[in-house]
Amino acid sequence: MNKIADPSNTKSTALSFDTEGATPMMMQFLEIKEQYQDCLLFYRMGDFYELFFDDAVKAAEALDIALTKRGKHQGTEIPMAGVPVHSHENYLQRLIRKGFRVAVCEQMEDPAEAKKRGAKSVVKRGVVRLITPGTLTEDSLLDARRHNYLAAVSEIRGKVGLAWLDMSTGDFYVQPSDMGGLSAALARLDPGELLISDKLLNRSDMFDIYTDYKDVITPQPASRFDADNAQLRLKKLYEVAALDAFGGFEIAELSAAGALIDYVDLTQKGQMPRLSPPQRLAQGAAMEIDAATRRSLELTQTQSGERKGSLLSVIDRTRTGAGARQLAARLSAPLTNAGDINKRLDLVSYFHDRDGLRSDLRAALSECPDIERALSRLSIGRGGPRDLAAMRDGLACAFAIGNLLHKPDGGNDGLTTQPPALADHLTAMGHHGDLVDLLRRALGESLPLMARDGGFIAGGYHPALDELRMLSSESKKLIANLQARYIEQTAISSLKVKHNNVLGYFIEVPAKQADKMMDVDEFIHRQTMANAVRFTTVELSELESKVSKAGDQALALELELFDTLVTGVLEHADPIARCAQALAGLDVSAALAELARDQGCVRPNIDESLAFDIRAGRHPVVEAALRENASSPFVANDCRLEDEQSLWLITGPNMAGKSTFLRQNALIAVLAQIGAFVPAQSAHIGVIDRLFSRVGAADDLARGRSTFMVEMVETAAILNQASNRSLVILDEIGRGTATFDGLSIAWAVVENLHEINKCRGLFATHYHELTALAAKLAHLSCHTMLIKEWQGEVVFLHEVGAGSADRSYGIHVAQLAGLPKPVIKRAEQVLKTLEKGQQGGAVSKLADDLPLFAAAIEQVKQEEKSKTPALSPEQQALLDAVTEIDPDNLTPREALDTLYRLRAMRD
Ligand SMILES: Nc1ncnc2c1ncn2[C@@H]1O[C@H](COP(=O)(O)OP(=O)(O)OP(=O)(O)O)[C@@H](O)[C@H]1O
Repeated sequence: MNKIADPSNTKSTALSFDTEGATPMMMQFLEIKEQYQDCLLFYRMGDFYELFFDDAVKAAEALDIALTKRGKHQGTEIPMAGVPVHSHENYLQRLIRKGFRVAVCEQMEDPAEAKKRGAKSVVKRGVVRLITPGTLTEDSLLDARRHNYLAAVSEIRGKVGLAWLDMSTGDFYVQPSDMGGLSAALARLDPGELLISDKLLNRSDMFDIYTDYKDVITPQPASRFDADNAQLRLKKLYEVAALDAFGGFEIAELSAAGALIDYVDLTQKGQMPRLSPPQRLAQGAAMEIDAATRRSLELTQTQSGERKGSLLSVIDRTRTGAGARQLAARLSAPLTNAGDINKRLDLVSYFHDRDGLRSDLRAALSECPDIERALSRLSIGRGGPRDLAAMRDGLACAFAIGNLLHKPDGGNDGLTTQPPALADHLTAMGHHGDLVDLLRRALGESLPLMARDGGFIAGGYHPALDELRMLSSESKKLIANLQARYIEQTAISSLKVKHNNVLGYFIEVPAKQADKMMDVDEFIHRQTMANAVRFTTVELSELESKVSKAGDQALALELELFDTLVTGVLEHADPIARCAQALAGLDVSAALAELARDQGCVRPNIDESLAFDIRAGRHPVVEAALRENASSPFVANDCRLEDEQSLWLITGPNMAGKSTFLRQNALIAVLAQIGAFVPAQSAHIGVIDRLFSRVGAADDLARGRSTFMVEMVETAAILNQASNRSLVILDEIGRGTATFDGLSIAWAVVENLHEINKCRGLFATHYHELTALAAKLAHLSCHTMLIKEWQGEVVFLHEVGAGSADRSYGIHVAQLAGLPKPVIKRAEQVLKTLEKGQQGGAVSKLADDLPLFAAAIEQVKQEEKSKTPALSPEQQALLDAVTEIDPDNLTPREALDTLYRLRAMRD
């Protein structure tokens, strides 16, 4: 956990550093550092950001850069590390990834200004920005395909409010919540940084919720969550007299939103980025999926935290960063309103049925830069000419896409009107032709990253700039001409007019020839080097000053023009943001249509019923993996959770595909409710409000919980929260404890799901005894994974059939996995004894029987022996002859004869 001090709170307190004897510069450093103790202080010195003391040690280690020293403080050398300004973003990226926060301290005046105050004056410096994980805007610090949320949680009078924003795109949301739902909401957002008041953080009932986020929590003083202040801040930011226009927010939501704005203000030093007015996500608007379920379903990342191998990685066909971000956000929050889901599905269908249109659209989207992030950078004064170019190209793309989508299309679904979602997107894209024209005229060909590097305004855009540039280039030409004239004049053919940053323009001649010029008044000596001597002339100096004056003026004018262009863009910030959102929405819909075409997915039928009827469903990730490895094809399976069979009890051997089947149905539900086509032959789903999946578990060391405890905590959450609209997926509940305890718990859980929760559910188990429940529970039906036994081998068919399995074939799987043969043998014996019944007795008998494990080893040896190949008749005769010998009753002569006889038999 990190803490960012509020400079305004600490200014008056005494310095915690001992500053006695510090140089003026070190004094300044220590004073600034005092205010940002929890950040690494990037202290600007010319072309470098320097770090001192502990900051230097930490940064040198984290970045693997040299740790040097700079002067002494109170008799001890000061550790120092530095990074060049021009490449500091690379270093920042690595530091932020490693969990550091950075305060960027700039020189606030020209060093020449400082000198005017006295030779020993220190250049004024100030922190211009705090870089924290949740407040990034630079492309180099962000993942283009992921949102980076800064979130805040507040609790007022028992009500919980959650607010989150993405500074790099301007998205801003609030949501009412409660302690139960908070964990699921945070799991959905997966925030890059989470703000919580000190008070709330110390509450013991919050401990469990925050454990997963402890690395990203930034505690804040409770005063930042003051609801009255929050209202004032919001009103000021959006320049409104009342917040009603944004919808009715609860006080806890307002407080969380206010804390966010305050924090952005603090970290950006008053430079507020463009933030859309906060939108409210109503409670229940998104399918609730808790953290454990998200982990087990691997929606956006695998259990090991990687994108590859997740559902998102398999379904993502988007062409733009904004599209990828929107798809990930949709996948994290499937909808629960059938109307909204169908609206999205209509658009996917529309593109699905129009191959030509879809392919043209996707080709156009590929050209579309990330205008959302460019806009955000421009709004916070961190944009450059390339962000203006992104705006020009992105808006031009939007125009081309608008034309494409307005054209009559070749769809075969008989639709004469466009689906409403398409019409919405087209409206939101708006018309930005004038801005595009302006930017086309204004921007030149090659653009620097930073405006201060100049040279980005196109020729012909501004006459005064053209004039200054001409002046500068003409003077440069005149300077070039001077070289020829001076060569002629001095007869030194190797004379050159050169330029460097210290001397500016100068004349350089080899040292041997310099004497010729020393006596000529026109040439003024500047510098003597080992091999060369440098001169200047009045004419050269005059021309140089013209060049530099014109250059300075041109740059100043360019910067002015840049600001005007940025202002012009920001005047349209909201429509541009809407346009960017619409482009992202089109990208997602076309990408899902592409996926459906690729993978043979169908449009699900979504309504308000309690249906769950999947025909020939497939697991998208396992199917993709099987395809990639060119192994056997995926076997599709039906799943019908309705009426007399809303709860399925699934038994079957290990490795038969139970977990795959369970997960695939959960994933199909998620895909359907984000408005995607699903991998099945048909699917009818009545909207699911909450999805629970407990498939496998590991222990949770952070919370001090054993595997079984984790399993029980998660099961408790399901039984306490699942409604008749929920879908519950449970795999092998109770396996982490003694057999009878496990069986009893599993038994009672099935009864609870059936009688109390009344949800749709899939329950996989190896406790075959549970199948007896089917006779008692009206809506429970038994299903099993089919296998074939063939020549003593088990063949997994991966097919789900009616009925129940009589055994688990666990030992068979253990054998496949390579357990030592004696262990397999012994396990078979144990299994036989247990299967004879009276298990309690059998188990205690086993304990007395332990030496028998040695017998199992002997038995395996014997079997190995008996497997030795049969002897040939000759070998057998030889063996028999040897066996017949009775050495004690042989005379030496007979013994020798026997030896000769045996030898002869061998020949
Ligand atoms: N429908 C299917 N079609 C083809 N292959 C499948 C199918 N389902 C599962 N498999 C393959 O079988 C493997 C094992 O599946 P899974 O983990 O679902 O088995 P399980 O019954 O849950 O096993 P256990 O009880 O040991 O946990 C998968 O990794 C996959 O390769």
